Amino acid sequence: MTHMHVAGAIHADVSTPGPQWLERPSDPNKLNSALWSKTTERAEDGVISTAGLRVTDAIEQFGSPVYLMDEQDFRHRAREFRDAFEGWTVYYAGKAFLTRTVAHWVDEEGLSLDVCSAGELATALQAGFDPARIGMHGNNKSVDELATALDAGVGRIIIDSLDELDRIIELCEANDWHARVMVRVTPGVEAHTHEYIATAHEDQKFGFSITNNQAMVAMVRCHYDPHTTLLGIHSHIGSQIFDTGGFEVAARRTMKLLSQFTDATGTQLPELDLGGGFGIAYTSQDSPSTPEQLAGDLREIVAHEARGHGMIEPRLSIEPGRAIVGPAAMAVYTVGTVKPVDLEGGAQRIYVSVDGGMSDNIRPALYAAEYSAVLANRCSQAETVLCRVVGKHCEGGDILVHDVFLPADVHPGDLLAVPASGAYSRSMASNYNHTPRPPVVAVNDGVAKVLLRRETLDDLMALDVGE
Ligand SMILES: Cc1ncc(COP(=O)(O)O)c(C=O)c1O
Ligand SMILES: N[C@@H](CCCC[NH3+])C(=O)O
Repeated sequence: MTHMHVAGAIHADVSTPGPQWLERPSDPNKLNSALWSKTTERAEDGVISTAGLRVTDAIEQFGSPVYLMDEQDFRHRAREFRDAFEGWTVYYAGKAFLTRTVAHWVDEEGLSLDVCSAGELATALQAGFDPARIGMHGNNKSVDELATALDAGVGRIIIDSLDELDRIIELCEANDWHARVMVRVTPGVEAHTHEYIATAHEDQKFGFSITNNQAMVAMVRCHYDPHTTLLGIHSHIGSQIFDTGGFEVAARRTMKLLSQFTDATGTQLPELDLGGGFGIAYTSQDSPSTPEQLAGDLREIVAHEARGHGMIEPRLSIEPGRAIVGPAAMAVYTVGTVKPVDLEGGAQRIYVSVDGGMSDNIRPALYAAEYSAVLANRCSQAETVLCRVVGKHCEGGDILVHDVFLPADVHPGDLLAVPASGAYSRSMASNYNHTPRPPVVAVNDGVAKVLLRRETLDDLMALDVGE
């Protein structure tokens, strides 16, 4: 393949073929609407904007890199879940991304909130989120975390071990508290996602196994203990899942467990939580279901199982995180270097280094997650070349986008935007290489509001209290 020689940066006349699914875009300036927030568009002068804020202005005002979050997009997706799952309770999974402002959006759109740490709980409580609509997760909640949750009166604690149950009972006894609990079970599903984010097979850390009877043991203890009210059971099969078959198996096994519990105790538990995990589009190869499709499928499965077991349908809940916040934000980076590297067979790979990387998005390094990127500050009529977008960290695996076609004239100073960066990017960000984490700026109708400010070197040095 040949392409233009440009500005001394790229001298490749052969680029690597890339993965099979990756198509050379017929027009690299056109945004694939499936990947971007609803108000993201490219102006005639080539600059991309979200909710009216141009990325060039955003970088000038807030620095680079920056996450830009489309508030209306977030709210719209939250409402879509709420409406599609009417009659169910939708818990927004705060681990995907949570700030006090986000907690307000969740509240205003009528969703409940799933938190899984003291930090997420504090954020929700400081935002004034109704504790009764908070569910507390975690496979190793500390005594302090449990005490804070119980004292605040959270609506439910999702129990993950008998040790945790012991701690809850002790705390309730000592403080005259009462705990509303669910038992997290492992339905033994092999979800089709990366091994690290699949959570329903037997050999992993979350939940009580159904097959070895641990789930039933925990449920019976919670049911009969005077300090706890057992609301039902919880199952989360994993994250970034497209195939509803996994949820179907989970629903079948959890409904069977509920029915067995009724046989054993004479009580039908009122609730079943099927967790989150609904996949989103990061690249053109992903085609997620809509909330309506998911709701339709899940309703049908649960109704079918209830009929089969002669049960009343339990109250249902879900916990989407990524599917609400993921598509709402893009990450914007500045290109620092462009470098062709020769590969075997005469091919070349173009390495485009940006001013962020694995510290603001660990997902490619951790899960081999695929992303895409576009030139964000201008249009280009140059031919496209296959590039790899890499970060600035001292790590060979510091890759943000493994394979993407970018215009061959991409050069230092250009801006690249990475869509679908709202979930698990900032929330999993680190200070690796003493890198301050970028800010998250919400945009609504042209008005920008900083949700999380940029960290500074002073923030980092403040932690270093030694000599
Ligand atoms: C218990 C639980 N609920 C909900 C979620 C949210 O998942 P997702 O963001 O994929 O919807 C997770 C994360 O995987 C989880 O562990
Ligand atoms: N952090 C994961 C999702 C799992 C998180 C919750 N169990 C990701 O980025 O895909």
